[in-house]
Amino acid sequence: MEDKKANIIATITILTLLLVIIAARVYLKLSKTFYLLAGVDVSLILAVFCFLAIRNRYNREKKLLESRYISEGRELRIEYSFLRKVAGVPTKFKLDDLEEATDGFRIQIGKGGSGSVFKGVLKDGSQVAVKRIEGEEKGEREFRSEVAAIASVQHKNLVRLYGYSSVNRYRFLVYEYIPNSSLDVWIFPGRGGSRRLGGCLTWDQRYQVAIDVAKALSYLHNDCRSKILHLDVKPENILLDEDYRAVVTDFGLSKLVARDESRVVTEIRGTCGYLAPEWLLEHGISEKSDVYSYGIVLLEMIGGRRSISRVENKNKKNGKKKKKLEYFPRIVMEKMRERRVMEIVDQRLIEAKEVNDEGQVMKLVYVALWCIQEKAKNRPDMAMVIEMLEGRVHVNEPPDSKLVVVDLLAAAGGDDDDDVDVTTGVRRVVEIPRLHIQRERHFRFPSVCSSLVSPVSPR
Ligand SMILES: Nc1ncnc2c1ncn2[C@@H]1O[C@H](COP(=O)(O)OP(=O)(O)OP(=O)(O)O)[C@@H](O)[C@H]1O
Repeated sequence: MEDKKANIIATITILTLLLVIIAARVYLKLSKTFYLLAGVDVSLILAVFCFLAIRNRYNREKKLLESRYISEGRELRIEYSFLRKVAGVPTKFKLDDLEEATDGFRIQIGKGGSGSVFKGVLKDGSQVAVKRIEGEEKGEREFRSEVAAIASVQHKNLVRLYGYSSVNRYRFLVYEYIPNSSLDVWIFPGRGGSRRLGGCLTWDQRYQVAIDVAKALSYLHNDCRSKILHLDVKPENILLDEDYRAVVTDFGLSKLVARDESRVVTEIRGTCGYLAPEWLLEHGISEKSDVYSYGIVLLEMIGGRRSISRVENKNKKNGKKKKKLEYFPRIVMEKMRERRVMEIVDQRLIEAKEVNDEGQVMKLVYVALWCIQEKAKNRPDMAMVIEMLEGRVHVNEPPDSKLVVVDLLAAAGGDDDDDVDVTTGVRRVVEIPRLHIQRERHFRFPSVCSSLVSPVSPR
């Protein structure tokens, strides 16, 4: 606009000058010198005029290019954020966005070892669970491993990480919201607590959850660019969606391992009751350590009880009550030896007459016992577990097994009753100073037909 004005002014000025010169020539009869000076003036004015014209043209083209870049940049940005969403690449959120989404961190939906989890809604309407990681050094480590592990994974049975935020000492992880809480409130009686959530999963739902979790772990172990060891498989870290299908979460303790690395040595991490014996007995851990924890979770789903629990015993002689630890896998083995498999099953399911297929119960128990074999190499991998659960291969009876009880309750804080979470009987540990290992006597199934250590045989 300003350029146009300048052009008009320049044109008017030149015309006026010309008119003035001609008028002067006619009326004042001026000399040749005057014409010479006037000519120079006009040339100068013409030069200015040309300069203005060229500058105008240059500005116009510059503006055109700029606006093209802006619109192309906007398109690129839209495309980029679309691709991020499609590819599941996590977004970096601002703290303000998260405060707004969670209404100032108002609705707490969970609390774990590394922080609290809040419900929220993003601007685009998607429901999210925002985990606020608390604690300095440990929190940072868990934050990094969680983002690194989960950012690259895409599986319907693994929780999706929408984004994260790291501002000063505040660290947040933003997940898709999974509405039916975690598996523990659906298999252990009285776990819903003040949240009044949970109930009793049916047998079929439990069996489906077993398959879902096996698929999630098999994907982590076999189908990602690096092998991902979860290292904290337990009911609290298995969420249930609106159809009670399992979604594995909490990668805070996970470890990325190169494909060609069969074992890794790392500090003890995990949760009491779910730790595989090789954490202490062998050199390093592997994906088979997840298989072990998975086996324990299977037994807990079958029995509707924790693998380690405290029971009160009355002394027959003096009538005094005494608390003692009960190890459910040992009870399961004894029941299997006596061929009383249905006595292992959650009594609520038996009372509701929900379990009719004893063969299926037997299969699930066998798979669980294969998974908790003392020696990691004797356990099946997760891909094989899926084959067994989906009935594509026959499951052999597990062989003789030394049952290694890693007495982590004692290790984590002594035998002091006050020091243990009596509702769960378990405690999360990341670093354990000393460990008590107790080897159970050999357990022998009634009809071990083969010395071959293999969980399956061709159908
Ligand atoms: N995406 C989610 N959707 C709904 N609820 C969730 C979600 N993530 C976590 N929760 C709830 O919060 C609880 C704690 O979450 P999480 O286990 O991830 O925390 P944590 O601090 O890492 O715990 P842990 O002690 O197992 O490490 C879960 O048991 C669950 O009830």
